Amino acid sequence: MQLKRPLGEKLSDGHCPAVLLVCEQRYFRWWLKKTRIEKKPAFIDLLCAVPLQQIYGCPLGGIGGGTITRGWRGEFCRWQLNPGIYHYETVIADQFTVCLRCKGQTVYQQVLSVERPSTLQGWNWGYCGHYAFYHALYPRAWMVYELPGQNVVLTCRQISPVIPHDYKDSSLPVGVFIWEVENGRDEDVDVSIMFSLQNGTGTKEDRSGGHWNEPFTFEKEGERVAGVLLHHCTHVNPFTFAISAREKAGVVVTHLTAFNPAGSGREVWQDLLQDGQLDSSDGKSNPTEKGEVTAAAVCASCRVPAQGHRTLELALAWDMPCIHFGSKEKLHLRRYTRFFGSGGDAAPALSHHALTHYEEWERKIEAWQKPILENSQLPSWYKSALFNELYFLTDGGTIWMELPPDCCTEDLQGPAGSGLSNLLPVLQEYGRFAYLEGQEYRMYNTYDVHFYASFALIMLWPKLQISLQYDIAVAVVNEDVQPRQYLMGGQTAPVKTKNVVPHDIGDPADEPWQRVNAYLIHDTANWKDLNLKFVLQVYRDYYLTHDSLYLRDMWPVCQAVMESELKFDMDNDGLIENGGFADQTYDAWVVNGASAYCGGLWLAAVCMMCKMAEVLGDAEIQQKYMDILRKGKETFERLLWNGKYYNYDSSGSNTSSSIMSDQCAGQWFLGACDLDHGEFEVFPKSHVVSALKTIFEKNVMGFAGGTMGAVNGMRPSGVPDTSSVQSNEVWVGVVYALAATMIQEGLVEEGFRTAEGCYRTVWEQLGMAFQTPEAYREKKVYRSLAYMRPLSIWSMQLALERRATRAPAPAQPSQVPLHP
Ligand SMILES: C[C@H](CCC(=O)O)[C@H]1CC[C@H]2[C@@H]3CC[C@@H]4C[C@H](O[C@@H]5O[C@H](CO)[C@@H](O)[C@H](O)[C@H]5O)CC[C@]4(C)[C@H]3CC[C@]12C
Repeated sequence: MQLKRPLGEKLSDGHCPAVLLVCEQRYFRWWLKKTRIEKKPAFIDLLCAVPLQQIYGCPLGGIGGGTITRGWRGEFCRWQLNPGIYHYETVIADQFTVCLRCKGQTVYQQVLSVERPSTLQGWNWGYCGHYAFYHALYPRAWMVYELPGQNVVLTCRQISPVIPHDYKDSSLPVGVFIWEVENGRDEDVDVSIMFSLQNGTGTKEDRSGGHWNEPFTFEKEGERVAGVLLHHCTHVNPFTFAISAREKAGVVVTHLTAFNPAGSGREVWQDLLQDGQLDSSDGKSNPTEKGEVTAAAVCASCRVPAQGHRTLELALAWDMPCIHFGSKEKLHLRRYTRFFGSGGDAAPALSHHALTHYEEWERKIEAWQKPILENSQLPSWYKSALFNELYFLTDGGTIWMELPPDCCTEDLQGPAGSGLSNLLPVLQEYGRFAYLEGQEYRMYNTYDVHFYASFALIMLWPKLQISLQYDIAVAVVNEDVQPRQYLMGGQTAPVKTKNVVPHDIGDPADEPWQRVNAYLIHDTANWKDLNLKFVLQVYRDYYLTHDSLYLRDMWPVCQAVMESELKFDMDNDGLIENGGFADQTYDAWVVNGASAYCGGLWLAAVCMMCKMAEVLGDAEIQQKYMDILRKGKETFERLLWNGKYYNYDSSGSNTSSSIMSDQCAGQWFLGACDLDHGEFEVFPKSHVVSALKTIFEKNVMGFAGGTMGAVNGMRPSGVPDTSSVQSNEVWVGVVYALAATMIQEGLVEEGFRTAEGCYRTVWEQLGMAFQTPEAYREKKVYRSLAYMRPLSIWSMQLALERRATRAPAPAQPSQVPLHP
């Protein structure tokens, strides 16, 4: 699971060349107005794409409190403290430095960084990378430093509190660094680890003036931590960093309240060099002047006996309790404030909690990961992919907020109201959760994509998935009649139509939840997949959680969106038709008439409507959907089945017979809910297996020698479908979902082979660790770094667990009354 760093060929961001060709006047005009006249950031900025840097490692922080990503070389380099807003900058002062002393003399002092920066030149930089090793298994990482010529080995364990089914510590904005020191010498060594940090995140605000630092200690239940608080006093979203270490017998913690990270840093270096400790003066630093930056350091020291071993425990916490999104209309409180308060003074308590609870976190993480890591039948790449792809749940611009204390149901539901009886209790207890479609596609909870990623949430933090679904349900029943022009077709239509699922819950640079549908490429009221994906998730969630209150609340919403969807069955043959534009998640790939993707999702959703109606004892609705299902199944087979697989669509166009890798998406969800056999069989087993085998032969093995996953669309002749900019892309999250479907259908080897191509391409060949993109092409092109969809890998795990246990369905169709 060690990350390798072959930097490979230069890649280009997939959308740029194509986009500048076509778009793209409409997009360009919109972009100019948005960024130059309104002076606001574009929700997708095709003209200023984030440059690819193959540097990232495991991020720090729990869920929804902001994240700080460290690179695999140890640098602090990707920042998301303002919710959903990314800033990519390596802050050079943010370092760990080691000092070794023998018999009262410093024998070695080294910044543990391979950099040779132009600032802090009084420090000893340029650690030789050959002596360091990086491993990541999210939410943990390990860095091993064999100090050259010293016979001392340092291992830093970096741990963030990301713990399945934990809704308290998982929300904390902290990370710990546990330094194990092994002394291979025949004499005692005094070892110090200094942690230095700039007051800020490397933006121009670091120089805006008024920032200041102060030392602190915090003691509770006989445990004491000490360090420095760095108060970052910006007008919007001010915060406090705390760097700290745990004091215990034999460990001395010292600090330096302030130093200039833009200078030579000589005074810091000498201070440490002298005695392996920092000066530890009392008192606050002066607030910075405009243009000035400041930094601080904490140092933990201990004596390590000859051939002995000791541990030094350090932490980073950040406290930004109250946040404004870009519009600054409303003040929101982060989830962790319910445990640590919202006064902006929680950093010492957070540090203390982290340093006194990390062992418990490690135990819990270990207990969760161990059965998978120790399963010798699973390949190593899969173990790495499964856990490391989870980074996006925290580092997807994620926010986890409290509801305002005085919030009532009406505030949440908007003018439409919806009778969601459990809405308020769920949101009050578990808060509000959102994550971005991608770090470059700045929309919260993009729903057509979340459909894929949602497996991670429902399996690991089911209450967050339930909470997210309530938010979507509220958005369904509300509308926003404001007209606007859509970029793809140029037509004008309302922002949000009633009784349809929104594309997304809004842009964090605006006011999410308040204003949904930041996406203005298409009017998604006419998309065919969104409503169906809601129904499929509702039943899947119920099946996995047995939460019948949730099912009951969602039932009217499912009926409403299915009623909207029924309008797309224009010829009343039981099957919806696509509209001749890219009216689904493949938003640049036109579909016309009946289609394997949307038609398959439709039949699966109709099947789940029958099942939910049965569970809820709603005979009338059950009958209605059973009739539709009977007709629709026949139509689907007649219009799309070609003897080997389901055609892309029924339009009879040149590419109608393309083989779509995602043609079994409906079956994927049915299988995950055990609704794929007996009376519930929607797609004939033999057809599903034949389609999957064809995809494996053509889209996987017939593409890039079987080494890059499955291309979205393949012509039966064996060449990729180039009819759209997305048909010849590979979508990593779709590939993991396809692999899960294969596993569900017993094509286990094929499933692993398929998924392995994506993992190896992204994490090994392209060097895109911790920034898995939405898409890549066979050669040199990728699109949308750090994307939501690949979290679908958790559906592979669900499929595997099912196979292993062959458990009967957890939720039997016991009757759940419609009204309590
Ligand atoms: C505006 C252009 C058309 C103008 C015209 O017709 O006159 C568009 C033509 C191609 C578009 C780009 C296609 C790729 C990206 C798609 C992305 O949408 C999000 O991505 C997911 C698919 O990867 C989708 O599932 C999700 O729901 C979407 O939020 C938006 C950016 C694109 C680069 C897109 C931009 C507009 C076009 C250039």
